[in-house]
Amino acid sequence: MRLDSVTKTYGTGENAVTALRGISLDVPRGTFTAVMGPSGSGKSTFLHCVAGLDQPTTGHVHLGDTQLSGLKEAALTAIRRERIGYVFQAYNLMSALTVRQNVTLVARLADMAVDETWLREVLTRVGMHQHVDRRPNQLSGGQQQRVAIARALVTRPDALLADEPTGALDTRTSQEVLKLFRQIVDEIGQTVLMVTHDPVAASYADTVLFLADGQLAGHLNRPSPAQVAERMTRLGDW
Ligand SMILES: Nc1ncnc2c1ncn2[C@@H]1O[C@H](COP(=O)(O)OP(=O)(O)OP(=O)(O)O)[C@@H](O)[C@H]1O
Repeated sequence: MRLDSVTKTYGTGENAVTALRGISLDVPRGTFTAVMGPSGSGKSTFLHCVAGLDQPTTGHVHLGDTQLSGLKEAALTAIRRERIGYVFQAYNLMSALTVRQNVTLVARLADMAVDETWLREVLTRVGMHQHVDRRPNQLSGGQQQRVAIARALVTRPDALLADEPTGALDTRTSQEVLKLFRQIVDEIGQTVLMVTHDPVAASYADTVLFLADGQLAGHLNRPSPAQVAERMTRLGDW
């Protein structure tokens, strides 16, 4: 995944708000990257541009060999379904569907045949293979997030994007989910990009990127939570 001089301005004239100011970045395949920054620093805008949910005002986002900027909405929708997995803070599972149906729906929407062996492997990897017939309201928050991770993985996406994936979980469950992200990076080479406010969560990543006022304000490689917290303090008001 690559960003070349990405800027994003919302609105025009007096009402214009510039959320990203020239972000250039390479996210190597098979790595785990955390994105941190104070409130309003541009994290969500960054994630939306990478996900093809929003287009940069100038600059380009590349997913593998595909340049997202300039693509028509239908092509972007196909990329979002087939090549990007998204994990949300609130899990966003369909309450009327079982675990199995939640996971396979995404593949069906992407017009992909559901390979039973891969489906079983994905559900086993996230530890939910024994709960395939349950519905979300029969699962804990941590279990629901595991299903959401399986759903994001089932299409074998180029990138798994996670927006505050541990924001709704207690400390112990958060750590289990973060270990799971670490495992899918280390064991199946999945590229993961995660926005978080939590220094402990960020410490599971290979690289922690810091955004401030829409610009990259440095990075840390395999930092401890204390090193992340110290950098956060230097960057200002969180
Ligand atoms: N749709 C929009 N229209 C106008 N301004 C927007 C829009 N979305 C975001 N912004 C502005 O862009 C800037 C960056 O917002 P963004 O949501 O990307 O930051 P963030 O780091 O994700 O913040 P938070 O941690 O509070 O979620 C902010 O000034 C915000 O007010």
